Amino acid sequence: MALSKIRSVRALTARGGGADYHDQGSGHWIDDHIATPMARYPEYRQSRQSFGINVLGTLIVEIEAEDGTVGFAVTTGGAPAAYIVERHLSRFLIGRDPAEYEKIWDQMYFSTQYYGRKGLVINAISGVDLALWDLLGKLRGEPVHALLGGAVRDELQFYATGARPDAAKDLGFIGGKMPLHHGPAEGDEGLARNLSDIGEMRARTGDDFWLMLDCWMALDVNYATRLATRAWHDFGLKWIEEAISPDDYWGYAELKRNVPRGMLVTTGEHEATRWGFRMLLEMDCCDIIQPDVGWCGGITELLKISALADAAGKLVVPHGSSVYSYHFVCTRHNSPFAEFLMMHPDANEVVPMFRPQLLGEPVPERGRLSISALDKPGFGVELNPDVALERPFPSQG
Ligand SMILES: C[C@H](O)[C@H](O)CC(=O)C(=O)O
Ligand SMILES: [Mg+2]
Repeated sequence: MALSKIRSVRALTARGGGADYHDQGSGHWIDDHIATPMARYPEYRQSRQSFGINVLGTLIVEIEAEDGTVGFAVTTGGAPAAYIVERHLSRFLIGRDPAEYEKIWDQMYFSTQYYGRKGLVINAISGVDLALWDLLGKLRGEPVHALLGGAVRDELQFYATGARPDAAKDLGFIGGKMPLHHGPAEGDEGLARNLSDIGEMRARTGDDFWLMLDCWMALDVNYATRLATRAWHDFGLKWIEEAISPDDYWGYAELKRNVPRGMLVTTGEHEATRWGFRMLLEMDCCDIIQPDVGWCGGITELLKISALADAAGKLVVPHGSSVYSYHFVCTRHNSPFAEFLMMHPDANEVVPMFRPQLLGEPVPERGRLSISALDKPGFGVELNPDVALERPFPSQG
C-alpha cells in the first residue's frame, strides 16, 4: 500500500546534553580528566570540552508526510549537519515514499561520497535515516522493532557506562564500564594510577560483576597491551574498549592478538558504514563491535553491519544511542545486551540518556527494560517542546 509522501524536511539544532551527550554542564563525570588523544597536550588534559568535544551540539531531523505525520530523530551534528540535511540531503526525500529507505540511503551516501564517507556527513545521513524509520513506524502504526522483524527476547539487559560501576551494580546493571583517566603522555605514573583506579573499583564492585574500561582512542598498542594484561590478571577486567585510533585497524588486530586469552577487545563507536565495519571484522580487530546508531549510518546501514558481524561470529552492542539502539538490539540474536550511558552528573542515578530532548524515553529498571515499553509507533518518543530549537538553514517546508 502506498504511504503518504514526504512533503518537508527540517533540520534543527539544540544545546545542552541530549544526543550530543558530551555537551554537559561543569562538574559532570563525563568531563573529568578523561584520557583522550588530545591528552598529549597538557593544556587539553583536564577537560574534553577544552579541545571542543561539544562544539557540534544536537541535530534534530524532522520529516513530515503529506498527511501531517512527522517522524523525527536526534543525533550529534548541530548546525554543520543541519546544513548538509537542508541543502543537500533533503532533495532525496521530498515527494518520495518513506518506505523507499534503501534507495534514499544509497542516494544520500553516494551523492556525498566525495566529501563524506565517515564522521559528520554520516551523522547527518544517520539522522535522516532514523527520522525516516520513525515516520515509517508512525504511518504504519508499528514500533520500529516490529518493522525490523520483531523482538527475539522479552526484555533487554544493560551494562552501564559511567564513573561509578559500583553504583551501577547496586542499581541492578549486569556490568559497569569506567572511563580511563590517564594517557601515555602521563608516563608510568599515569599507568600506575590507571591500574589503581581499576583495582579500587574492583574492590568496590566485588568479583562477580563485569568491569570494563573505556579508553576513548587515547592509547598506543604497547601501552594498551601493558594496561590490558595487568588489568586482566590483577582485576579481571572484562574488556578494553576503543584503546587506540579508529583508523589504526592494524593496531587493533595486534592488540587483539596481544591481550590475554579470554579478555575482550571492543571498538567501533567512531566507525561508520558496512565498509568501515568490514575492515574491523575481516582484520579481526575486536570481539564486539559497537556502532553508534546515530553515527554509523542509521538503522538501514546497521542492518548490513550487523549481518556482516553475525556471519563473522561477532557481537554487536551499539554505543549509547538510546531508543535507536533498543529497537534494534531486541531484534538480533548477536546483540545480547545493550549499553546504558549514565548521564547523571555523578553517575549514581538512572536518568534518561538523551535528557532533556526526548519525552517518553524509556530507562532500564534494575538494569532491564521490558520490550513492551517499546511498543509504540516509530521509536516511541516525542521531541520535548520545552527544549529551545533553532533552524539555521531553512530551505523549504
Ligand atoms: C566515557 C567515554 O569516554 C565516552 O564519553 C562514552 C563512550 O565512549 C561509551 O559510552 O562507550
Ligand atoms: Mg566507548
